[in-house]
Amino acid sequence: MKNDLALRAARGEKTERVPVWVMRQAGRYLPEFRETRAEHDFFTICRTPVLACKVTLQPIERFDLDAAIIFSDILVVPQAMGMVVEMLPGKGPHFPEPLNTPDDIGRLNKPVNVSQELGYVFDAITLTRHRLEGRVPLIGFTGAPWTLMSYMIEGGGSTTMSKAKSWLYRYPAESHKLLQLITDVCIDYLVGQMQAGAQMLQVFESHAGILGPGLFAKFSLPYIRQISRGVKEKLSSRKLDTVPMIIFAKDAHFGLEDLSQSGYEVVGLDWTLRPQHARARTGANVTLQGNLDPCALYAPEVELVALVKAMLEKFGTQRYIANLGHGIYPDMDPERVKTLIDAIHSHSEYMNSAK
Ligand SMILES: O=C(O)CCc1c2[nH]c(c1CC(=O)O)Cc1[nH]c(c(CC(=O)O)c1CCC(=O)O)Cc1[nH]c(c(CC(=O)O)c1CCC(=O)O)Cc1[nH]c(c(CCC(=O)O)c1CC(=O)O)C2
Repeated sequence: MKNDLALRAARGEKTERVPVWVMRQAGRYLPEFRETRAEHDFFTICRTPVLACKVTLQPIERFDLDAAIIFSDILVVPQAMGMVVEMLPGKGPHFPEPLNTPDDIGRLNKPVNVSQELGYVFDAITLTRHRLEGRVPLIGFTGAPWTLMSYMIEGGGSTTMSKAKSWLYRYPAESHKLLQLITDVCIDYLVGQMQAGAQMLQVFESHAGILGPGLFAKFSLPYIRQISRGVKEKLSSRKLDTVPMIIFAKDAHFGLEDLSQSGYEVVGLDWTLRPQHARARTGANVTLQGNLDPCALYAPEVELVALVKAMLEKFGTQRYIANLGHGIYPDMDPERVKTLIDAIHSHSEYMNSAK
């Protein structure tokens, strides 16, 4: 491994500079991705290991990033469970037949043969590990159960998630049943990704905030915990070393203490949290990841550098992986991403040398 900074930061080991990667670092803001995307539809890229590998490596070739993340999407899990998901240009994900009532749970594949349904992701990971040749670690990922359940019921994006949330109030037992089915798939999926070569795993609970503290405690956190425990148990029963895991529960400021004790080495933060408060609330035994407002990439270059320095001063240089507080947007300038990465590296080296 030529650059294991991100893994060392995740494990709480000393780092001479702060590692950085960017959520959605492979994607539409890069002209080379748009070229590939003009020739192939989104899920074809995900399902074709040479294409997924190619776009995963695009940002690594362009920037001095400290990790790669396999090109895929959280919605491949509902597909594996038997649901049809389309990616509509300009509109995003669309499920032509969402789950309308708990009876529809019967339509889902049970049990899911994860290596058969998602083997293409494992193949893409193995190929990408080879092509990376140890330059940087490769991150695998999954959506968390509540976020996936909300897409399966809403059938696409939603600002209120009122259909999915109505299940939690009207059909709590059936909601737990669905969340458990998704959790079982997520565990096998993450174990498979790790066996295929993923060196770190991120769980995206992107729709945590809309739940509020009460529903989060009942319908999100228990499954997030089950996933970290389940993955680690399966790996140790197969005599495999575990890899660091990252939990990113967006807008779940109310759950920060619980998340820091949920069995993940790293807690990802969105930009609405103050770094010093997050440190104080999570303690010394977890690594924090984040949390620059993605829209800071629209700022003039000098302003962006100032924001990066302020962020580093607040997080400190240890037990820290720099990232945006959510994914990069398609209209952002790749040059600003270079500025971001270089500023993180140079300012954190300066901070370490000044000690
Ligand atoms: O609009 C949204 O962000 C949510 C809907 C959406 C999803 N996939 C999608 C779209 C349409 C779109 O991006 O336009 C569809 C999607 N997924 C992705 C892309 C590529 C890109 O952003 O240009 C795209 C655009 C598809 C296209 O080319 O038309 C790839 C993707 N999804 C994801 C990731 C993992 C990551 O963020 O790093 C990654 C990138 C991996 C990499 O860099 O190699 C994960 C993902 N997908 C998704 C979500 C839920 C987000 C939410 O609901 O808040 C999440 C998790 C999250 O970002 O919090 C769902």
